[in-house]
Amino acid sequence: MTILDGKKTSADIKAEIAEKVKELKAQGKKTPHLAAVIVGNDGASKTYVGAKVKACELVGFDSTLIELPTETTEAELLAKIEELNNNDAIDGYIVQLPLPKHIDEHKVLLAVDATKDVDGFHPTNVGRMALELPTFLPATPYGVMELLERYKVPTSGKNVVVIGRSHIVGRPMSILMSQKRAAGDATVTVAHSRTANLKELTLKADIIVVALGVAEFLTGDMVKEGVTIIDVGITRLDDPSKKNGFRLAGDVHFESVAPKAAFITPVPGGVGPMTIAMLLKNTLLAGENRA
Ligand SMILES: Nc1nc(=O)c2c([nH]1)NC[C@@H]1CN(c3ccc(C(=O)N[C@@H](CCC(=O)O)C(=O)O)cc3)C=[N+]21
Repeated sequence: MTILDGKKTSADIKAEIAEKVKELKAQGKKTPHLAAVIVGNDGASKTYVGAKVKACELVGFDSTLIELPTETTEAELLAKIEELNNNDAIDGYIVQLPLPKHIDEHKVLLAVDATKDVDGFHPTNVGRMALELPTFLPATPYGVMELLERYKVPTSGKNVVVIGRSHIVGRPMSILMSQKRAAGDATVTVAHSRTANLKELTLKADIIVVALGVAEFLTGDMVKEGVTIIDVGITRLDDPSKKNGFRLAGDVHFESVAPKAAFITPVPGGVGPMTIAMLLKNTLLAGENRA
């Protein structure tokens, strides 16, 4: 059993990016600049955005964190987005999701300039991804592809089951893995809450990507020997024995699944850190495209 070490792989990628930034600086060129907008004060969201800003500092990017109160109106957020679109210093930016319920997420994502959309969530970029045109790939699926590629996990002709059909993980994951590309060429099934007999599917799967947000959902009895497991879930479970009061759980019941797996991502230290590394990669690309 091989652990797909996202923490180490993301550190490798960040070192590669830091090297590129050094070259840019030596040539007197502009440093990539990422901005992140967060509305409200959800604890987990704040942790993730904080980690993104810290990663920028590590690789030598400029970064701007824009924190807006929960009561921010949709119009106010759209005005801030317009400002970022027009700000020449900003190469790319993200609007952290989820947004408060009174704000229309689709409207916000549509307002983001597609050339600065380093999350890859704008419909234009989703379309470009589906058509295999150059674009910003959404960071989490991109990170999974990169992890599979760097560990040389065989995907060509393999049966993949993606559990979850979200716009930011499950759906793009299924598109990318079915494409003719590195870590692609797979035969992909998308499973979801209406799927009949999920276990029948997962027992036949060579690779399972679990992205539904239910802690420890996938158990050992649902997988075959030699399976590859990608755990995208990350849930905070109350744990009074921990100093912060919670522990992180993935969508995979690691103890029962890992002994049967050929490759498996841990939580934490798997897909999460890869997401951040790929966001940086997209920001580097955004800077190159603008220069
Ligand atoms: N516009 C937008 N873009 C996103 O990319 C986005 C988002 N909204 N909303 C929330 C999700 C979630 N997400 C994570 C990023 C890093 C970790 C990460 O680094 N996790 C660490 C643990 C971090 C911890 O201690 O909680 C790990 O898995 O090892 C997790 C989750 C990005 N997201």
